[in-house]
Amino acid sequence: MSDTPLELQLCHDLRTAEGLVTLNVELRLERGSITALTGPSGVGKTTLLRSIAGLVKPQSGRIAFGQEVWFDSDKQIFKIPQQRRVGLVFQDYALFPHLNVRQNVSFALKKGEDQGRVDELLREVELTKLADRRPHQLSGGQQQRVALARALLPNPELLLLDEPLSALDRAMRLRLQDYLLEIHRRYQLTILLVTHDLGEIFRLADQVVKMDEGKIMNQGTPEQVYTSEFEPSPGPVLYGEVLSCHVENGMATVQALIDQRIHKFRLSAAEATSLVVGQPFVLRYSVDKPVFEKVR
Ligand SMILES: Nc1ncnc2c1ncn2[C@@H]1O[C@H](COP(=O)(O)OP(=O)(O)OP(=O)(O)O)[C@@H](O)[C@H]1O
Repeated sequence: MSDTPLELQLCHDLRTAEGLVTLNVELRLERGSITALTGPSGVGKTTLLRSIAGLVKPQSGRIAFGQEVWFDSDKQIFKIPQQRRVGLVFQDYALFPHLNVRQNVSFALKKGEDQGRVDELLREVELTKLADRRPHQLSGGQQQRVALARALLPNPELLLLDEPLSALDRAMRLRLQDYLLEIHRRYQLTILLVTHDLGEIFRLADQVVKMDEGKIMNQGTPEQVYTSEFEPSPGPVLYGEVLSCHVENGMATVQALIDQRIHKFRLSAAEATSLVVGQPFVLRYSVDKPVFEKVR
């Protein structure tokens, strides 16, 4: 397998409620990386994913993954979705309601193909015991794991995830993020993930791509894109989420998400004991010293 990345450049007119907006994007995803794609509603994120998967044919451009050219408007190349090594998971899971878990996962299996891969994937997402259930008998998180297993069945090298965790509660989102990281590691996948959740971006992504009106506005590591150079100023109570907390020699370095920005704090380890990664907190200022409190 080569290490060359996914490279794309495409143009496509979007017919939005506000009129014509041209999706005009140039993007490179390093092999094995996780990229978060974010931006306001209607700016073309889903259309970009669907173009990569082969569900939309852009008006012009080129998409290549390694040595394989999936789309080239000049050379009139357009590979259908089944010829691209892509798995796609939608926000609403898109499971077949009349099929059970096993049947949903094995849907794309060709006749005579080995069921062993289905068993492996069911084990991987811990659904073996629920294999006979229908989607309506599953929780949102379980349904999402079925959708993930189904997307992984054809052994994709690229996984496209369109807000896969947004409908889940916080605890389930954190668990599913761990699954994604494990699956990413085990199958050495390249992942492009649409998400609006900064905690998720920080936990999962190597790279963030911010889009607006069909264009890429900003791109870089989560730290480059979101880290504020300024401490939040003493003032009203602030709500935040702990992204990471490292304790060394009695001091804690905390990275926290406050007001859509990442901030770093140095606290004594004792002051940081109430802070848990993934959990929200309240930040107050007592005189001019920040005090963190757990949200109950
Ligand atoms: N194949 C298509 N051709 C032209 N326009 C499209 C196509 N698919 C979607 N659109 C329009 O393009 C706009 C952008 O849609 P898209 O779903 O890509 O945005 P998005 O950034 O994913 O939004 P959201 O976050 O709300 O899902 C919408 O107004 C939609 O109606």
